[in-house]
Amino acid sequence: MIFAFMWATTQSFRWRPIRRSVYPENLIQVTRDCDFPKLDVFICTADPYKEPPMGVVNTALSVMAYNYPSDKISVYVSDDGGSELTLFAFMEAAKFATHWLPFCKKYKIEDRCPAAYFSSSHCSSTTHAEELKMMYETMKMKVESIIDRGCVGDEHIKTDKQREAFDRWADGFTRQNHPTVVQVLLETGKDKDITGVEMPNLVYVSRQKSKASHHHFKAGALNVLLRVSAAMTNAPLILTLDCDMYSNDPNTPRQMLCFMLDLKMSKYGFVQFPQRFHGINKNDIYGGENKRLFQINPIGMDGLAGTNYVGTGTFFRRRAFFGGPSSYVSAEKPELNPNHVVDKSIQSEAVLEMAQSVASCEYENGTRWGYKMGFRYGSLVEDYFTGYQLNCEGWDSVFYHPDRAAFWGDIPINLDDVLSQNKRWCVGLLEVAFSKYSPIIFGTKSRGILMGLAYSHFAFWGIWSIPVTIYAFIPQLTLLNGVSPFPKVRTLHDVSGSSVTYLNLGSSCMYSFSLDLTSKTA
Ligand SMILES: O=c1ccn([C@@H]2O[C@H](COP(=O)(O)OP(=O)(O)O[C@H]3O[C@H](CO)[C@@H](O)[C@H](O)[C@H]3O)[C@@H](O)[C@H]2O)c(=O)[nH]1
Ligand SMILES: [Mn+2]
Repeated sequence: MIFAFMWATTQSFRWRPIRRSVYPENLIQVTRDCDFPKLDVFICTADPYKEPPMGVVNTALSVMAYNYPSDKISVYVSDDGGSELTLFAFMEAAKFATHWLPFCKKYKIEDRCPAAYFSSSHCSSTTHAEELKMMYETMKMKVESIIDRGCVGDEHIKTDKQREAFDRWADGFTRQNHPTVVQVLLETGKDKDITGVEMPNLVYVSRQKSKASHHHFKAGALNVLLRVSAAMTNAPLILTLDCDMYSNDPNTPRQMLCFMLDLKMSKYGFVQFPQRFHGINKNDIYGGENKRLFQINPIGMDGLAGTNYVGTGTFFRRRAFFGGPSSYVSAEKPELNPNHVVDKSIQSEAVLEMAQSVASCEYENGTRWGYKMGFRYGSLVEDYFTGYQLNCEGWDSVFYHPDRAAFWGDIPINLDDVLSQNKRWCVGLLEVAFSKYSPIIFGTKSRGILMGLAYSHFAFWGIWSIPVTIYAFIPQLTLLNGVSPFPKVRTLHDVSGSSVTYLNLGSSCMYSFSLDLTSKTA
């Protein structure tokens, strides 16, 4: 039964797979660089010890240096770890960025993540590059020494603004219980790089936490960033990135614009780039690359009504978080709506006050955030659930897989982490499978049978464990007990009947399952 169900749902991915190409050099025929839409980038981090701040800083620097007008980019960092160490790392990064951005642009560097560039074979050995490398290493040592110490010492606090920021980490400030911290580290229009060009906005946000209210994990953090960014810049396009990923191609936003600026594609809510990973262990023994999940199945869904959202490397239209293309859901405050134009400085009192208030833990009570608006609550896999809901509301989506990886990320490489990640995914997916939004009924009704089946394939992914466990133990048990694992063949009718079907479906499904495990060589 399970094999038959999984086999049937897989067929939807094979129905109409498509591969897309883009020609960013033709964008000039539609718009000029100075008219590009603004882009808000959301980077999530949750623990300074598991996700080292230097890694988060590298993620941010790689997107701040995008080949895109700097004054159109705003980077918002959500720190659910509520750590002064992460804030300190970003204060240092803001200074380094004023050297790094012009360097990348001058020499047309492709690896705009400093850690990746300095350790690569294309790292230049000119004096300028050596200077930058030295600057980066000094920053890294400084940040790492602070992390070893566990706090920011007085000798590192140079200005009143910094003093005011770090004073918030007073007694009683813990990760689970603290007030909102919103710190503007760079402001477009005020801060310039060393060649006099505008810097992007860079804002550190640690939302209020209290043991008394539910924080809804990453979905909660992203909804806070949706509101804080609406109060500050309200860009029509949003990129969500995990801190364990960095940009590998400065031209990614231009590739995305080829879809988002196409008037025929106004119903497209998001553009998903594949999750690709480096540092996978030899032979990828845990199937961590997840090629079928992140690269093969999405091209099948793209040919139907759109791919699923995988949590990172995704460009959204802000409008997609406010109801379907033809059923607008308005926010409770007009300033948070996607059409609101921000005409004040991001450091003005009114804007900062608004940002503080929308990041408080009580703010969402009685509102539609997480249910009808923004990233959706109710599943541990907020990415799958959010993308699915947007698709059901009528948004289509695009999967674009360029030759040069748009982003590189990390994936668990030891058994413990792999098991806990897979368990979290399975539970989150089954939460959707057995909810009133179950893709088999709700999804099919909203987006047709093929999309319903595709989403069901993911939602019911956890039930694989049943045949996999049986296949793992039955042969040994039958061998030890001296019985055959297969039904006895008595007549020709039996052979052509159920047992062959069972074996065929079983082997076909086990074959596709093993594809995941051998995806590196497949
Ligand atoms: O309370 C939380 C928990 C997590 N995160 C961030 O969420 C991201 C993803 O978490 P991670 O522990 O790396 O989960 P993974 O299993 O590696 O992530 C995959 O699965 C998640 C859940 O489906 C998606 O959100 C991710 O984008 C996707 O890469 C990280 O940047 C975290 O910092 C928060 O901001 N707040
Ligand atoms: Mn991750």
